[in-house]
Amino acid sequence: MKRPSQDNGRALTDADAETPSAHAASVPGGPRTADTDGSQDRAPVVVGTPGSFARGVLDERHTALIERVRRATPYPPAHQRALDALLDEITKGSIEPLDDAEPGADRWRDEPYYGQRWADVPFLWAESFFYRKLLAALGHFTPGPWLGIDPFAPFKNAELAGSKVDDELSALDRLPALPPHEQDRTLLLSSLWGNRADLGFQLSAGEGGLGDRVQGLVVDDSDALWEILATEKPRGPGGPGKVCLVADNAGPELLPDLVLADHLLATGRAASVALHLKPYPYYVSDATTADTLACLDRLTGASGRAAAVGERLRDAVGDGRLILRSHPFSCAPHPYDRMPADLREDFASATVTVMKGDLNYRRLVGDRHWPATTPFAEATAYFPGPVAALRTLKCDVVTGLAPGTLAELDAGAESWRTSGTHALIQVRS
Ligand SMILES: O=P(O)(O)OC[C@@]1(O)O[C@H](CO)[C@@H](O)[C@@H]1O
Repeated sequence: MKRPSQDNGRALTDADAETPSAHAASVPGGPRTADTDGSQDRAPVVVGTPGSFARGVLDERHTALIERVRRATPYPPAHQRALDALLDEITKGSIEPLDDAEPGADRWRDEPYYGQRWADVPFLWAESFFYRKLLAALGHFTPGPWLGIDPFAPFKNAELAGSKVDDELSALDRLPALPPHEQDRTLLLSSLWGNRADLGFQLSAGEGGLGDRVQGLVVDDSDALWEILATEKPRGPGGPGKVCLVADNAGPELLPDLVLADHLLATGRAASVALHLKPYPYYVSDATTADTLACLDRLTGASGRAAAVGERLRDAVGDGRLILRSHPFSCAPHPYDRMPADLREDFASATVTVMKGDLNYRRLVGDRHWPATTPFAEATAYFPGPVAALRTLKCDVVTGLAPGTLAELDAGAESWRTSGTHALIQVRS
């Protein structure tokens, strides 16, 4: 079922999704904390260098995505022409601003990259603006019949409806048979590997049962994460606090994220979970409120324990323990070190902020070519409050590897950074 992009029940307009605060604190060319110490030399910002992963995304994935979107939904001629124009722009042209008539175009007016080649500007910015232009081409923010229609809904709906999801959800029935610490580990790893677009609930007792999912971990700070969340640890006056969970993809990744959120609430690790979603469709699979509601429907429509979890999550939304957020900065073309004050405050007041997925990792560490052994704490020193990253590696950017681990990875398959075969759980307390 397609739900228009919505936030609290009303269709989002671009004005909602790109309030000045979303960009005011992220004015390009503005003060970059990370650059003032000369880190540009030590950790250059990722751009579309020939032969790089980023260049492959810009030249191949984006062009292929336009054709996938075109085939998935019967768009009218005007939208088809707009897609043709976007395809020309990203393959032959330079970066053009949004049309003046596009809702919210004024908030992109002062960006500094127009007239440049897509491959020459920060990769994070180029990708982000590509998705914004794709939505513009399809009238996502334009009042009319296509307002709020998610161009990626066909892909997301198909993933969620699949019988593989039924099999994975039924595996939840075996969770109570595991000892508590194994339940913790299984659900954390399921959320982690869900970023590789499989739910990972296939449970089995004991460490060895998780097979390559454990072997693929290049950093595992999970003990530190559970320590931050420990219920027996003396807490502040109010006991357990708020956990911010910054979601990534819908469907097969969001389901285990929601099950983990339920687990944190049910085991007293969190009094509330603030689930950060995207205010509009982004990066194909990124989760919106509509996708979250579809996942809750999928859970409650399943059998056994999955249905019970779904009902508990619905209740948690209703009584304010599961808080859905869709901050405009979640779709901003900048790293988190430019987040606006209200978002900074939300993270600062959390027991821990859990960042899911590759894109959030890139934004967290500034989308830079850090030396891979750079401490995660150094690359995230600006971040307010404790932060954890649960991410499968899908691009060149990585920090916090032990020298021995890096040597071993570099001695193996060249694609370890981008193939999704490896993952990390990193914590900065
Ligand atoms: O955040 P996710 O979903 O884990 O991964 C998103 C991502 O890997 O896909 C893009 C390439 O298609 C990358 O630029 C981006 O980081």
